[in-house]
Amino acid sequence: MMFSNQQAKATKRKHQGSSEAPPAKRRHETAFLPAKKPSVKETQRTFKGNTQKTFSPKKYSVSTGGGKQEERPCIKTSSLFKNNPEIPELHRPVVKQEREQVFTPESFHELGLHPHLISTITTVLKMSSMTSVQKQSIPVLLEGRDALVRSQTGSGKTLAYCIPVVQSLQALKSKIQRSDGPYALVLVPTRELALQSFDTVQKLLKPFTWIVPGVLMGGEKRKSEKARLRKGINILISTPGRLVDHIKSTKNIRFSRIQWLVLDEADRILDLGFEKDITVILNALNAECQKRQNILLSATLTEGVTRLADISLHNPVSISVLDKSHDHSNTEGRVAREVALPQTSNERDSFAIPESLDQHVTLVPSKLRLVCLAAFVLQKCKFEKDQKMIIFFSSCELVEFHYTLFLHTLLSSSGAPASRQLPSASSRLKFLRLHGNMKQEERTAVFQEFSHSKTGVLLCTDVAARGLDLPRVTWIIQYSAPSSPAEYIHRIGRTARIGCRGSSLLILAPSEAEYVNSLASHKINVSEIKMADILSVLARDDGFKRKQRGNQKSHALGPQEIQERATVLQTVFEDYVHSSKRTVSWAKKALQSFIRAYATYPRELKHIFHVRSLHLGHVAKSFGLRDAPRNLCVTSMKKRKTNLRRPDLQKKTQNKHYLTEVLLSEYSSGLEAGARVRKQGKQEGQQSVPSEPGP
Ligand SMILES: Nc1ncnc2c1ncn2[C@@H]1O[C@H](COP(=O)(O)OP(=O)(O)OP(=O)(O)O)[C@@H](O)[C@H]1O
Repeated sequence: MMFSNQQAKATKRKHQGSSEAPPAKRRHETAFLPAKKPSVKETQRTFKGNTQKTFSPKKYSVSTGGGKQEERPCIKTSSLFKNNPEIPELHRPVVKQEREQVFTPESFHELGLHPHLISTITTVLKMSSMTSVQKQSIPVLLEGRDALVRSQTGSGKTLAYCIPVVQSLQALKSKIQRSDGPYALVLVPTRELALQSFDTVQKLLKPFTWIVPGVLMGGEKRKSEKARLRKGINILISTPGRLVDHIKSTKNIRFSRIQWLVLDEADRILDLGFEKDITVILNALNAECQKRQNILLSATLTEGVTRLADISLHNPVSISVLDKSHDHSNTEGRVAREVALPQTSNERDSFAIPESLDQHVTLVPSKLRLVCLAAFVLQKCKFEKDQKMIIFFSSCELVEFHYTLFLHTLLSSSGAPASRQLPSASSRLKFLRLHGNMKQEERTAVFQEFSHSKTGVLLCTDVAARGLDLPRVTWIIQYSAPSSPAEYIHRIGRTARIGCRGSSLLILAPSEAEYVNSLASHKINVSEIKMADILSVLARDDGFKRKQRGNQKSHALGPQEIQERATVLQTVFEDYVHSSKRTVSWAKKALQSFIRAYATYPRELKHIFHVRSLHLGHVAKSFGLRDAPRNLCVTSMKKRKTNLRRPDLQKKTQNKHYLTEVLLSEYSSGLEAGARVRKQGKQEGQQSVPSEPGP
């Protein structure tokens, strides 16, 4: 849909009869989708207030790091603090969150494992007692049963399946030969997770050198993966797409000896539309081997997994740490019934969250989102010690935009590639980014760097939401709200792992406040941090101070001064964005990407996240744009020929098509990624972001 002048005029006409008619100046800032008559609430929200005032162009100075005064060009900066929608009182329902105990007092010695395996667990992995999920799952799996395993994020599910797999394979009477090919197949949704699981398996196999692990994850040349397959991999870890590619093209892959099939993050594997790939893989396995053990695991086993369980598990045990009534002595009949029957939606959709995780929400008007995010990053990572933060965005383009913007404005000259920085820019800050449009080598390097780093800010898409075990992460920021409670759980689950403390912050617009109730209905409790408290960090940094003229007395550090400092920060962003035509157009494309992603929230959340509720002019400010762009194309994807891999999804809406494309590009096997990215680049042209970290 284009925001044509005609539509803008029509919208204007609609409002001329209203006492809150938008001023002529803001004609192009009207709400999206003007076809629908705005409700009173929307009208107020979108058009509240009078003319969006601007500071009259004037020169002002900011102090530089060295105490020098630097004159900034005269630029009109719209008022950040005027004409914003009111921030509603959050009457959040307090719900009793589900809790799981992380550790048990029992040690691994009680499992009857091979002594070398126990000594590897205790000396190499340095673990002594079992976690709850390990205590419940390992004995069941060692008995030879299939299992559906659910326990909270960071509770040790990886070892819960790796230990039984290694124990059983090392004990096989006829010793495993490398050339035998795979005995165990582990499927995970992302390449980083594949690498991480491979690492764990490799460590456990230290004493059993004759068992060879291997990973297939795309990004590597298919030829060299083929060569490794030919030599033999006994425990094979792969993303589904990549494995399907090898099944179709490689003669060297045999499944006749497969004894274990593990689907980690099982619900995600389905979400991503990998169902067809899973069917291909299951058919290939079934054609060559009849008897094997199957395990599905996730912190959030949602409805879809019941379907997957039906086709992949045989008479499984359902293990949920949450479920206090779990009984190992389940009769086969009862267990089968537990898994096959859908649970009540309440049970199914209530997830345990680590007790050591403090969850917060803040309501921020669109205009102030960017400064608020930056202030929070500065507060934690500049003024506090040893903070490690992950910020989630809804698209690769948004990650690139914010990464580049922060790199050029918030870093000190030692680390920053450009000179237009904040006067108080900090060399203590380190920004990294991770998303599906990056080359695999870079993705792996970033993953490793952030993993080993004590501090830093990782900007990423949901490619990092699942399963990744990044040590010592202290804060999770959700700058784009997740599209499901399960995604919320997985994102925040990157912190507070295995009993450590962690915090999360969800940033919502005032119009999105109801999302807090939606979370509460899944027994997710968040407490509010006021936006003013986040912005108040600016008081600690005189780099944001406006120069006082003449005899003007300096303000006490009250709300007025904070607002001025926030405006200085916003102006730094706007200066950078408006430094060239290219940067302006780059910011517009990022805005467009935001709107597109916003349009893809599922139906059940549309009443909260609807493009109609967005104020284009205000949202534009959060991209450093001084004015709302005209003729913004938000649904061009409707006209695009979609190139979906899933015929079943083609019947669904165009927005879902776009979402699926985004997701597939995030999680693809890697073989087609280059082609897809190139193709998208061609089709979208304007959507591509500068490959250099700055225009
Ligand atoms: N028994 C244990 N004692 C101490 N640390 C453990 C134990 N088991 C696992 N860990 C550690 O806990 C961390 C989290 O484990 P893991 O990644 O398997 O969690 P998870 O349940 O799979 O999480 P997610 O749901 O996010 O995928 C890892 O660093 C792992 O090494």
